[in-house]
Amino acid sequence: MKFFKVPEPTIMRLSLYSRILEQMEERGIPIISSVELGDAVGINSGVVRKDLSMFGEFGVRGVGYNVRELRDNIRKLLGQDRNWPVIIVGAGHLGSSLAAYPGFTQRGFNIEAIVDSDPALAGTTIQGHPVIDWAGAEQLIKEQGVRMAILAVPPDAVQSVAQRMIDLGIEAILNFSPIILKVPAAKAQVQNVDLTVFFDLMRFTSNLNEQEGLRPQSSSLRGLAVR
Ligand SMILES: NC(=O)c1ccc[n+]([C@@H]2O[C@H](COP(=O)([O-])OP(=O)(O)OC[C@H]3O[C@@H](n4cnc5c(N)ncnc54)[C@H](O)[C@@H]3O)[C@@H](O)[C@H]2O)c1
Repeated sequence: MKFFKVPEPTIMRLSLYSRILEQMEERGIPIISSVELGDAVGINSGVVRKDLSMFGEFGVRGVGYNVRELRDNIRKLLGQDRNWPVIIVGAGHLGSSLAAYPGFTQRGFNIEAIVDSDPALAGTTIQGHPVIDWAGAEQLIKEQGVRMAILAVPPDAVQSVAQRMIDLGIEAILNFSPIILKVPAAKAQVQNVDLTVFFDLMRFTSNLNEQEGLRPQSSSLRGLAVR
């Protein structure tokens, strides 16, 4: 299928386009050009056109893209037109904060529950989300058809937790622990999130600019634009 060949940076930019298009729609803007969309995201209009051309003939040359139509198409491509059940593992500092964030639900990711091995936590709720034990997790994953998990457990537990989740049928893992998980790609996809990497990136750039007497530059999207 064509979608298997879509590069990751393109998919990440589609997510950004969808947000911009939502904002445009809220402001009642019916048409947007690739230049305007590129400017809003901070990338070249050529990249926008190339990204969108991978999925069909959106837009009219010299006119632009119909905001609602493009937003609907991107929503379908990204699966944003339906809700995805998600389970969090680890009801500690990070897991609790993530569970409390309403933005996930707004974007169609429903936090069904938080799994924690601490018996003192199981049976409690965090912002209305139940904290459950592993037996409860097994049942919930099967009953709700959960395919995505967020791991917010200590580094020494994360590899075995990931394996346990995969054994229960989880296909996609968002890993917050500072460990690069070893998971067969055929079993599950893994995305690692480590904020210190971004701090290092900023520190490196500031360091370099200081040495070269340059002013700090900032563009969180530069990486996406050049990859
Ligand atoms: N990616 C980032 O930028 C970032 C930022 C902060 C923390 N972290 C990482 O997130 C993880 C969690 O950090 P925290 O501060 O919330 O830790 P924490 O100690 O507050 O919480 C960890 C929770 O995991 C639970 N747990 C441990 N083993 C478990 C298992 N086998 N099954 C189920 N639950 C289990 C514990 O009972 C605890 O409630 C750590 O790996 C930390 O390094 C990453």
